[in-house]
This record gives sequence, structure tokens and C-alpha cells, in this order.
Amino acid sequence: MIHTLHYISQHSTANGHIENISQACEAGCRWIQLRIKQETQEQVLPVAEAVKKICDSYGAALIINDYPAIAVAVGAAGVHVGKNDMTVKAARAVTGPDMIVGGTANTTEDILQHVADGASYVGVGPYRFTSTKQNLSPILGLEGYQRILQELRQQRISIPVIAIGGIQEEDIPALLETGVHGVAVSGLISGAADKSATVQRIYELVNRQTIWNH
Ligand SMILES: Cc1ncc(COP(=O)(O)OP(=O)(O)O)c(N)n1
Ligand SMILES: Cc1ncsc1CCOP(=O)(O)O
Ligand SMILES: [Mg+2]
Repeated sequence: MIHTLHYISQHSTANGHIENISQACEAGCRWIQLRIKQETQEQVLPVAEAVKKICDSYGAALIINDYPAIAVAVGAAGVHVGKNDMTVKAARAVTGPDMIVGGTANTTEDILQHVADGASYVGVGPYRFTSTKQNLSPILGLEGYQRILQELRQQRISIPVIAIGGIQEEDIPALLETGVHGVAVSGLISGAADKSATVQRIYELVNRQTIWNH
């Protein structure tokens, strides 16, 4: 089952990612994506091994950003790949059929391709501008999600859509109303003064909507 709250790590150092993920787990996050940019696969591997142990101790699922081979090597739950990484099909060829493979999408066409390639979920964004990621695709806004989710329903396409990009707590109810399955956030939790309280409020928002939708 794809969770409704995805936490994406961010820090400038390897140890910072480990600390960052420990804190997110301690605050209650149970779906963690290790996202280290501007490091080699060799440098990311030991960090992935360390955070896998942390995630296991909290019963949290670990997704590795960009590197399917690392996801396989550390026994992570899955991998997330974007347009500049590789296709979902290529990632799936590395992970095999059972691992979670997520793909980034900015359009309905992107989503259809990921579905055809065997994606488990799609990360769709950005919702709004964010400084967490560089070279953003066109901003979708609420209208973008309304249009894309409607197109998916019209085409009878069913795949968990995870909204991402600059998402704040107050955005979540309206985003879920569009039909998205959940949200992926980084800055909202990384920068929170009280991470536990923030995570608890986000879970209440995403889970309340899940109950309404079913
Ligand atoms: C859940 C989720 N959605 C989208 C992304 C973005 O992935 P990508 O486009 O490959 O960009 P980077 O994160 O690698 O900079 C994501 N990581 N997670
Ligand atoms: C990885 C990624 N992909 C699109 S926006 C984004 C960053 C999400 O982080 P934040 O929640 O801090 O905007
Ligand atoms: Mg990527």
C-alpha cells in the first residue's frame, strides 16, 4: 500500500541526512525518501545503509531517490525516478516486479507512460514554487491537479497520485479533494519547530480525507 504522507530528506551533508531522517521517524513519519543530490552513487550507498537501519527500527518504509541499484542493495521498499534519471521501465528492470517504483510526472501523458512502464505510484508536481528542488517543471497549482485527476478518471486510469512541491498544511484538504492519494513534503517537516506536532497534524489531514473518499 502506498502511504499518504511521503517525507523527503534534505540536508547538505551525509550525516545531516541521517540525522534528518532519524528526526522525521522519531516525529512519526513512516514513509521516508532518501534524496541526496550532487553526490555519487558510491557516496549515497553508505548513507542508504545507515538510514535503512533507522527506518527498520521505526517500521518505516524507505524509498531511495534516483538509484534503483542502491534500493536493491540495501533492501529498501522502493525507488523513485524522474525524467532526468531513467524510465520507470528501466528502474523496474533493476528492481524486479515486487519493489515499489515511483515516477515523476508533470502531465497526464507522463502519468500514462509511467503506468504503461509499471509504476507503483506517480509523484506529480510541482504544486507551487519550491527552493528544495532546482530546474522545476511548470507549476501545476490546484487547477493542474483538478485537470489531471479528471483526465485520469475519464480514461479510467487508477494509480496513486502523490502531490509534491512547496506543499503547506493548509494546501492539503483542497489537494486531496482533487483526488490525489497523498502528499510528499520536505521543507514543511524539515523546517518545523515542532516536528512531531506537525507530522501528527498532517497525518490527521491526509487520513481524514482518506476516510471521506472511501
Ligand atoms: C514523490 C516524489 N515525486 C517527485 C520527485 C521528483 O523526482 P525527480 O523529478 O527525479 O527529481 P529529484 O527529486 O531527483 O531532484 C520525488 N523525488 N519524489
Ligand atoms: C523533490 C521535488 N520534486 C518536485 S518539488 C520537490 C521538492 C519538494 O520539497 P518541498 O516540500 O520542500 O517543496
Ligand atoms: Mg530524480
